[in-house]
Amino acid sequence: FVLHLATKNHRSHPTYSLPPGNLGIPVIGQTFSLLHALRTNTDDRWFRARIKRYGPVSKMSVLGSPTVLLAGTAANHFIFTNEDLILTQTRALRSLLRRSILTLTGDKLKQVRSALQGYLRPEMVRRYVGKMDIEVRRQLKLNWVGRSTVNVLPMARNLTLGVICSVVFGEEAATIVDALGTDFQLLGDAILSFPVNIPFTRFGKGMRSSAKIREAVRKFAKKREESLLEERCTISTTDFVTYMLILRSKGAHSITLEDIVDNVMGIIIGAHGTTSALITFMMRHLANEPDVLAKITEEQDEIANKKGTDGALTWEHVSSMKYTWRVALETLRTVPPVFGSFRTATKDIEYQGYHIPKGWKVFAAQSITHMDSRFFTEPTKFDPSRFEKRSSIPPYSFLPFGGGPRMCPRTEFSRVETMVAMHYLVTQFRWKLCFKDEAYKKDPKPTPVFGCPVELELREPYNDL
Ligand code: HEM
Repeated sequence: FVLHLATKNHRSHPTYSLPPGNLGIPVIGQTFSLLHALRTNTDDRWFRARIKRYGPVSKMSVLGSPTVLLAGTAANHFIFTNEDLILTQTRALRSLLRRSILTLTGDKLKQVRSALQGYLRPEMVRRYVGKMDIEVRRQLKLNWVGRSTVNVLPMARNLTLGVICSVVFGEEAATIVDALGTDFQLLGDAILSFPVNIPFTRFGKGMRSSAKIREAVRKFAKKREESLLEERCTISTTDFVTYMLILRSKGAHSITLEDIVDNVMGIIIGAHGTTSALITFMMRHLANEPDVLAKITEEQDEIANKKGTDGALTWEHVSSMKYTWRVALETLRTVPPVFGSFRTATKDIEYQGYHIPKGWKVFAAQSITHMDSRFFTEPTKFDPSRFEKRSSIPPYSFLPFGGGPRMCPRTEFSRVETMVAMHYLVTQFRWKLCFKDEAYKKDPKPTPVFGCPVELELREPYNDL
């Protein structure tokens, strides 16, 4: 019956054939096999084996949906620019984040994206450098200084949650982060789970945390709305919630208070899991690559000397961190925080002579090209110099932030945040991995199995943070 449903559209289009491959056992299909590959970090091998067997276009069934796997630069271009393929999140994410930027489509999506683009536009991000500097130093003093071992991933998550919340909630951020830090983590963990709401399952815990976070954000948003009505907030109030409420009062969008709450959650989830994975894996690479660490230290020490111990980092300092950003890009190439994404065909589509029926999912395995020797010579080698000449990287072969109209709207924010964090980590500390070859899984973000513990030392001479 499931196969009948899955192929019925195809029958009315006899000119094209469905892609090769198989849909496996009804409903289950290749779900467990793919999840297992992700959780053992063997997904690259898993995808390559399929591509070798069926070619770059093949059909499978994942999370209950018939799905076409597309791989390669042409496929990336096709997926990210095709208006008939709409971004689709897992059922779990749709239940956890409801009507947020990650799940909206059409006019509502346009309104939220344009508000977010305005709120985090480059000149605003420049203004946030000082805020980020304060939050990064606060976090390092609180969780790093004075410890001989640190688990990098959870600490990087605290740090990036602190940074995004300081921007989204303004001065009330610290209270919210302290109260809800664990809940944001449980919510993030539930994104790739089976959406059956049973207590103590990943999804069940994620739903409970989602409700708790939503309640706290709703309270915050209502307070801001009341202040605005009483004219106690001005246009200069910089938290995201107030910004959205002010835009609405000016008629710039028609997003309800409840939608603002869901979007705040969506932005925080979009922001903190990705950037914390980048910071964690940069630290891991630096521990294994002494030459890269020496070069990055030279760059950052020079900036520290210019800045002096009391001053905060400025936009000009961040802009001069050229080598550090190349190390970040090479980290994003080798360990992309987002390995792929789902789209849904809103009508029958043809690609390279194959038929993709309306309603089917398309899986964009966009990061497969990152490890393809046709685009990156010696792809397993960690070599930041590849990014010295960005023009030498073929189009659609390097897509850590996605592409097209749904591309990550805040790459600049994550660049500045990562540069500020790396400045203080590199100038203040030295670290050694407790497990040199610690395995990691994709859950769905890359996650070292022990959280990347390191032995930490303060550098000499130590500058107070
Ligand atoms: C290293 C850091 C980051 C990486 C690698 C990353 C990567 C991505 C990718 C791959 C997408 C999806 C594109 C698609 O499937 O078409 C995305 C979407 C998104 N990202 Fe990021 N991101 C990062 C940081 C951030 C930050 C700091 C923010 C917010 C301040 C953010 C907010 C979002 C939002 C809201 C979306 C959804 C956009 C939409 O659906 O229209 N991301 N990101």
